[in-house]
Amino acid sequence: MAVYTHLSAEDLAALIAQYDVGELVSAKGIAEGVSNSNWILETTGQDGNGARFILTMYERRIDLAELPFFLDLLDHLSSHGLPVPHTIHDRHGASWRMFDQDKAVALIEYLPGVSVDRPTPQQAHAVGASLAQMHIAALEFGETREDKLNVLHNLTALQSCREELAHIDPRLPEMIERGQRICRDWPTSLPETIIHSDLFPDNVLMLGETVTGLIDFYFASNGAMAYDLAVTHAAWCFDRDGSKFHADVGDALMQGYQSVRALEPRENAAMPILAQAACLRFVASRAQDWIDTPPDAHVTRKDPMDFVRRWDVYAEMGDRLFA
Ligand SMILES: Nc1ncnc2c1ncn2[C@@H]1O[C@H](COP(=O)(O)OP(=O)(O)OP(=O)(O)O)[C@@H](O)[C@H]1O
Ligand SMILES: N[C@@H](CCO)C(=O)O
Repeated sequence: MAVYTHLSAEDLAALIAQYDVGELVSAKGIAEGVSNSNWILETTGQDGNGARFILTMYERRIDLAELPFFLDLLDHLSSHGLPVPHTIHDRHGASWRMFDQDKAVALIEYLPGVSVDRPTPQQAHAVGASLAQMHIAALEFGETREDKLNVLHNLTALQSCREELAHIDPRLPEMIERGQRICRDWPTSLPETIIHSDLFPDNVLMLGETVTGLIDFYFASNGAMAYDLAVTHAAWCFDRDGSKFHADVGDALMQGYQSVRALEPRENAAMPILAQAACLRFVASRAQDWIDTPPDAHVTRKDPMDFVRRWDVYAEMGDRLFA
């Protein structure tokens, strides 16, 4: 579920009246996503021909002081031709506003498309190309944000739940030692930009083989471009539970990326370790969420073992996968 706050028809109409988008026609809560509340809104539109928007209410995990960074990034990437939703500014020119004094909301362009469950090589190629285009466009973004989920943070997060890990799965505690090796071998001075850091299939909208939307930039930060590619590789090129690697999808993703931006030799060489660091990132956050979320909560817990299986593949075959 992903509507945590009830908004009445009157609340929504009053909110929409702050924007120059016509009058509210309908509002539907969106079930996908776990961090924020999202609604699809339909209005009469500025010209009376109807328009559609996403209304996001920021519920947790987002520090309000960082909201301008995320929303400015959407506008920057959109203005550079990327399929990224731009923000709709209110009548005072603001890209976000407070609702009921304690929740921030933003109105965002609605983009068409659906998230794919089992990507084809052609779709992975398109996503790789879009990621590289995003990296290049983000080089000119004037704002910065530190990567709070860096490799050391992720290792420390995993270590902090050391006692509970074996209760989730007997293999999980071994990942601490693996994580220590990743930290030790972490490559420094790779080319950086603003990276998405979470470009999973559910954060990409597609129509056929065309990318129509890159969404959910709320983990974006400064970081190594090749690390973002490694996260995307881990997210796109396996079955959901990590049990099967799809080499054709992986090759297509890498080719798609490099059709726009060639990796430097030092980035190529770093891919196996970066892919393992991506696995550490999601093993750690999923293990923490698993422990923090009661089994009877109305949220499906994501299994950290899905990324232990991926990690096994990268640890054993990394050099060959990215050759
Ligand atoms: N600009 C958009 N255009 C069309 N649909 C969108 C847009 N933004 C979000 N959505 C829809 O809303 C859903 C939830 O959005 P999003 O992933 O940003 O939510 P979230 O709660 O922040 O997610 P997460 O749990 O991944 O952090 C998406 O899966 C997509 O279906
Ligand atoms: N995409 C992440 C959730 C956001 O950190 C996961 O699947 O674990």
